[in-house]
Amino acid sequence: MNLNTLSLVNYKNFESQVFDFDTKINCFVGANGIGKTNALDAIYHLAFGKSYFNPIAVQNINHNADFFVVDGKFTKNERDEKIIVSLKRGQKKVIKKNGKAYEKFSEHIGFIPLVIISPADRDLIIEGSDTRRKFIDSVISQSDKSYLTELINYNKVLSQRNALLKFFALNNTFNADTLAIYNEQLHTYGSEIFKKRDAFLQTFIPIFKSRYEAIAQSEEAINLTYKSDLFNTKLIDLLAKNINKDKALQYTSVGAHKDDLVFTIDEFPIKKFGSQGQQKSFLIALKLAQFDFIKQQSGVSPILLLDDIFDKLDENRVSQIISLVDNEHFGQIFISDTHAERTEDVIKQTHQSYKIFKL
Ligand SMILES: Nc1ncnc2c1ncn2[C@@H]1O[C@H](COP(=O)(O)OP(=O)(O)OP(=O)(O)O)[C@@H](O)[C@H]1O
Repeated sequence: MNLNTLSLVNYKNFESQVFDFDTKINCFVGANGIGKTNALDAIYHLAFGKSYFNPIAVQNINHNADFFVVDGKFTKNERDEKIIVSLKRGQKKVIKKNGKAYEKFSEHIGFIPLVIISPADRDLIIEGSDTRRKFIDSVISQSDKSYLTELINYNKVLSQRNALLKFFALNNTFNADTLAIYNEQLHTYGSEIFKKRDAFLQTFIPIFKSRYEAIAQSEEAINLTYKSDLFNTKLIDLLAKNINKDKALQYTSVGAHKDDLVFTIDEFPIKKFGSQGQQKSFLIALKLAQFDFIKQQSGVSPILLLDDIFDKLDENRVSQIISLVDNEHFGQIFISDTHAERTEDVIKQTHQSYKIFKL
C-alpha cells in the first residue's frame, strides 16, 4: 500500500501543493502552525473521507476559498488507484475512486488501510467511553463490512426506542408491545456487535501488551479490559430488567452503546496514575496493535501516520519506536516533527529510503 502523489487545492492552509512521496519514509518538518499536521490529515481524508482532527467538514476548506480537493494516487497490490475527496461550501462531500463517486461513504472504509498516531489520541484516555467505542468500532469496521451495517442499524433502533420512551413520558402512557419490537431488534444487533467486539479484543489485547512491553522495555503492569453489560446477561433480559429505570430516564440505559475499554497501570486507572510518558507509550502501543491487527486481517500493510510523536518521549523510547518501525512489517510511513535535524538523525538510523519535506 503506497501513496505516490498527493495534490492539495485549498485544503486548510494549503492553496495549491503537490507532494511526490518516497515508498518508505516521508517527513514533514517545519515550525509550529506551518501545516505539517494538515498534510497528514489530508492523507487521513483519503482513507476515511473525513478529518481526524476537525469533524466540521467545511472548516477544512481554506478560509479564502469555497471548495477543497484532496487527490491521492496510490499503488495497492500492484494496481494504480486514484482517490479524490472534494467539498464545496453548501454542497455534499464527494469521494471518488478511479473517477467513480461512492453512493455510500461506508463502502470506501477499509479500501485504504491507515493508522494514525497523534497527540489527539489522548482523548482515548481522558474523554468519555464513546471515544473508546469509536476506536474499537473503527478498527473492526476496516476489516468487517457487515459490522458497520450492524452498528448503523443498532444506533437507528436505539434512537427510535429512546424517542418512544420520551413519547411515553410526555403522554403519560405505555405500550409494552411496541417496546418489545424495539427490544427484539436491539437484542439482535447488539448481541452481534458484542460478539464481534469480544472476539476482536481477545485477539487485540495480547498484541497490545506485547507492543507496550517492547516500547517501555519494562515489566510495567499495564492492562486493557473490555467492559460490557452483555458479558453475563442477554440484552433482551437486561432491557426487561431495566424498563422502570429507562422509563424514568427516558432513554435506554443498558446495551452495547454503554460498552467501554478500561485502561489501567498497576490496576489503577491510567488516566489518573500514568505519567505523561507512560500514557503516551500506552497510546502508541494501542495504535501499533491496531496496525498489526489490520495487517493480519487484510494482508496489506496500512499506511502509518506519525504526528509529532517524539515529543515527551525519552531517547530510549524514541529509538525503540524507530527500531520497531524499521523492519519489513511496516510499509509506508509519514512523520511530522518540528525539529528537522532530530528527525533526520533518527531516520538515518533506520537505513531506509526517505524524503524530507520542509514546509
Ligand atoms: N480552513 C483553514 N484555512 C486556512 N488555514 C487553516 C485552516 N484550518 C487550519 N488552518 C491553519 O493551519 C495551521 C495549523 O496547521 P497544522 O496543525 O498542520 O500545524 P503544524 O505544522 O502541525 O503545527 P504544530 O507543530 O504546532 O503541531 C494554523 O495556522 C491554522 O490557522
